[in-house]
Amino acid sequence: MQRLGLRTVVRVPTTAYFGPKGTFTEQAARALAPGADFLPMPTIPEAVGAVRSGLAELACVPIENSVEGAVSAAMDTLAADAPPVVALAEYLLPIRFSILVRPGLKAADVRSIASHPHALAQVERWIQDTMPDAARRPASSTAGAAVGVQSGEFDAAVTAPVAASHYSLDVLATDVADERDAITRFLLLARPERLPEATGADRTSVIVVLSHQPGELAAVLNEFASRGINLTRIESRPLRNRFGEYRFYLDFDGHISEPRVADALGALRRRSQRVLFLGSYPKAEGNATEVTAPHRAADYELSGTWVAALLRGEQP
Ligand SMILES: O=C(O)C(=O)C[C@]1(C(=O)O)C=C[C@@H](O)C=C1
Repeated sequence: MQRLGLRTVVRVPTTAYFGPKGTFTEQAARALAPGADFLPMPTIPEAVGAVRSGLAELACVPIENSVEGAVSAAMDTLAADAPPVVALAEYLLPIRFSILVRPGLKAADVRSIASHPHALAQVERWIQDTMPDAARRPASSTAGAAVGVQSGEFDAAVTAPVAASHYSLDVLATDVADERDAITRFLLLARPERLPEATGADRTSVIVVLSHQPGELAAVLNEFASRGINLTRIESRPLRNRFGEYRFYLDFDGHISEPRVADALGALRRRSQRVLFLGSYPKAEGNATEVTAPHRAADYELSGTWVAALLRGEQP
């Protein structure tokens, strides 16, 4: 908060998001950072880059979809050799699409249908049933496809429902989804100077590069298992410049301020010099993480006190 004479000015954070206007990501950004100033960016790396460069305080990007899996542009950007960013929050958005067309066009007239490749893949059955001969065209995002329809590049776009209010196009169909329960997960990113407080229902994300030694991945996974930590996601992506080498993305229950989590992260760091901390933040599902003996903070405190006493020459 900044005081200017008699007026009190509350600075709202600028939140970059994967745009243009009317993407699912904009919807997620508005839910994650209500009241922010929103800044649409044409690509996922540019949205994250806005935070890295200081142009924005926050950035919202999609990270995974229940049908199409990881959003590789986001995964690679998070791991890029660039100023680090961490997640402050996540959001789960149920995905149902609208089909927007140039005014007056009927399904039978559609020769080309465009969208983000993840979106096209989620409505392929519907396209087969409704306009099987339409050419499928990739676009930068769902709203990017709507812009392409407006400019005459494509006949139809697979979009988020909110896109209908941003572009002067006809709505040919709504509530379109081959998988009725599809969900996309989004992250709200910031520079690492702030860490959300533990809520008891948190997730931590890291990226780790492992050496090619037998059992190395199993040993890393065991660092979590032996501390009673539930892994919620593991993905690998190639290192881009070194064929046959991979980085692993791990999401797990817990917050870095909890001893068992800090202990597991320390063990990971002892195994690999290349561990990138991507944040500890509240889980979208909100379900509290159950921690049982001997992994509770109290168990660590007890064992720490015991060792300290032994070091003092006592036998407690
Ligand atoms: O293009 C958009 O509207 C996006 O926000 C991207 C994205 C994705 O990357 O998966 C988000 C949700 C849908 O699954 C389809 C596309």
